Amino acid sequence: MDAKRLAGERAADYVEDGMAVGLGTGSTVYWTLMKLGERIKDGLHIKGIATSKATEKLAAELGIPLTDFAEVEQLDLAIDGADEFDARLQLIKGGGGALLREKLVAANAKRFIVVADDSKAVTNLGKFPLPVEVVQFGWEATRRQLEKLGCSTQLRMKEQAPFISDNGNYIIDCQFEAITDDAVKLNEQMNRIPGVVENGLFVNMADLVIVGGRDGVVTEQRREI
Ligand SMILES: O=C[C@H](O)[C@H](O)[C@H](O)COP(=O)(O)O
Repeated sequence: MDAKRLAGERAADYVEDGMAVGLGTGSTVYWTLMKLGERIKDGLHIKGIATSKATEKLAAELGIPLTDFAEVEQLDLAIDGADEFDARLQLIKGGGGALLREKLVAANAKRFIVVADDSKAVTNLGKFPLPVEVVQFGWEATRRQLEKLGCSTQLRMKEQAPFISDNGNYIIDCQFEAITDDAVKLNEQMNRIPGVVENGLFVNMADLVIVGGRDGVVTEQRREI
C-alpha cells in the first residue's frame, strides 16, 4: 500500500467518538479523512475544523461535520501532514500554502499528530524551502527583511500569477542552506517582521509523527518531553 495512505489511515485510529478534530490539508491526511468518512458512516460522531478551503470541501463530500472556534474552545486532536520533520519532531509545513490555518488549528489542539511518508524525514530542516505567508501590501519590503535572515526567496506563483492563500495573502518560499541550529529562534525572528503573517516552522508542536514506510511498515515517533 502507498506509504502516505498507510500513515494517513493509521492516524484515524486515534480519533474517538465525540472528539473535536483539526482536519489537516494535503495528500497524506487525505487518507485520514477518507477513513474518518467511512467511520462516520458506521456511526462515529465527531466535529472537525478544517485547515483549508480544500479540506472544507473534502469534508463536506465525505459527510464529516464541520464546526469553528466560536463553538469549540479547544480541539481534542489535530491531524496533519508535513513537508519535512526531524528527529525532534520539528516540522516544515505549508507546501500546499495552508500553513496559517494549520498552525492555528494545531496550536489550539490538546494533541497534534503528524502523518508523513518516510521521504519527509530529514536530519536538518531546510532542504524544503520554508513557506512564509505575507500580506500583499509591501511584500517586496517584507521579502528583503526575510533575506536578511540568510535565505534566498521566491514569491510563490500559480499559473503565471502570484499564488493567493485561503486568507488572501502571498507566500514567499525561503531557501536556507539548512536550518541547523535554532528553529525556535528563526520562527520568532520571522514572525517579528512586519508583513509576515506566519511561517511554516512548527517547533515543539507535534506530539506524534506517524511515518509510512515505502517497505509497507508504519512507525510512530513520539516527542520526548
Ligand atoms: O500547506 C500544506 C500542508 O502543510 C501539507 O500538510 C504539507 O504540504 C504536506 O502535504 P502532503 O501530505 O501532500 O505531502
